[in-house]
Amino acid sequence: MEGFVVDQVSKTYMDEKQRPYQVLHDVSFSWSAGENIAVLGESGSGKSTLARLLIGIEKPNSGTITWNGEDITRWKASTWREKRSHIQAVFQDASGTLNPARSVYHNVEEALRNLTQLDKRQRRARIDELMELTHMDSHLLQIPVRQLSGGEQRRLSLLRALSIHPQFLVLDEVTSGLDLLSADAVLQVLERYHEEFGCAYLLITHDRQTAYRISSRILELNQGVFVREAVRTESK
Ligand SMILES: Nc1ncnc2c1ncn2[C@@H]1O[C@H](COP(=O)(O)OP(=O)(O)OP(=O)(O)O)[C@@H](O)[C@H]1O
Repeated sequence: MEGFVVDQVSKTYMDEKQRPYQVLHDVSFSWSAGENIAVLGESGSGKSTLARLLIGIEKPNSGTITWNGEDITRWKASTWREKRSHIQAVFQDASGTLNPARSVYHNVEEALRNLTQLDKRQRRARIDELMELTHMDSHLLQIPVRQLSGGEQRRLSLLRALSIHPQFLVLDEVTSGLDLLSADAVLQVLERYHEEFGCAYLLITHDRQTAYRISSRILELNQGVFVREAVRTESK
């Protein structure tokens, strides 16, 4: 199958007293190319942990995760670097993925230089288009990332991930904390990129409305266990 298959995955952390604390319990699901799915759940239900497992930042204690049939838990850092043009993620806290001292333009262009074949002019055009689509003012391009607001940084890291045209994009609470207009602009860009480039999203959210707007399948996580799967049947 083209895409992810998560099979019986469990994840345990140690708490501050070094006692094991199981966050995910035998989680199984698939996520195919071109498919948008959402993971809904209360705070602390294990959503971000799941996101980190999917992009290889962490490894499960048991179970398997495959992508196009390959066991991703065995990929080395160099393999992950190669796959970054296909698999991207945007986290709620964007600060870890952006270089705060460099300009907005530099941050996005660097990703395009490393992960695409675009020439300088094409990179500029792609960045300009995404700035407009995500309602980011073009004067922001020249300022250092550390001067952006939290919401702007979040939109910037989304813009950077989308600019690569990844096949799979994990989105961890990308609209939370944004005002309604900005959140709507972000969702519109996601819809457009899905239609135009077939990007598949795994949207992590606690907001049911956002989940239903973007995704055809909704998986509900409760204390680390998938409790329900809903399929959206109505047309958009
Ligand atoms: N590295 C870690 N070490 C120890 N405990 C952790 C670690 N990461 C997460 N946890 C704990 O695992 C649980 C699940 O966290 P996770 O961030 O996956 O939940 P979430 O559903 O994404 O929550 P939120 O919606 O609040 O972001 C929480 O109780 C959290 O404190």
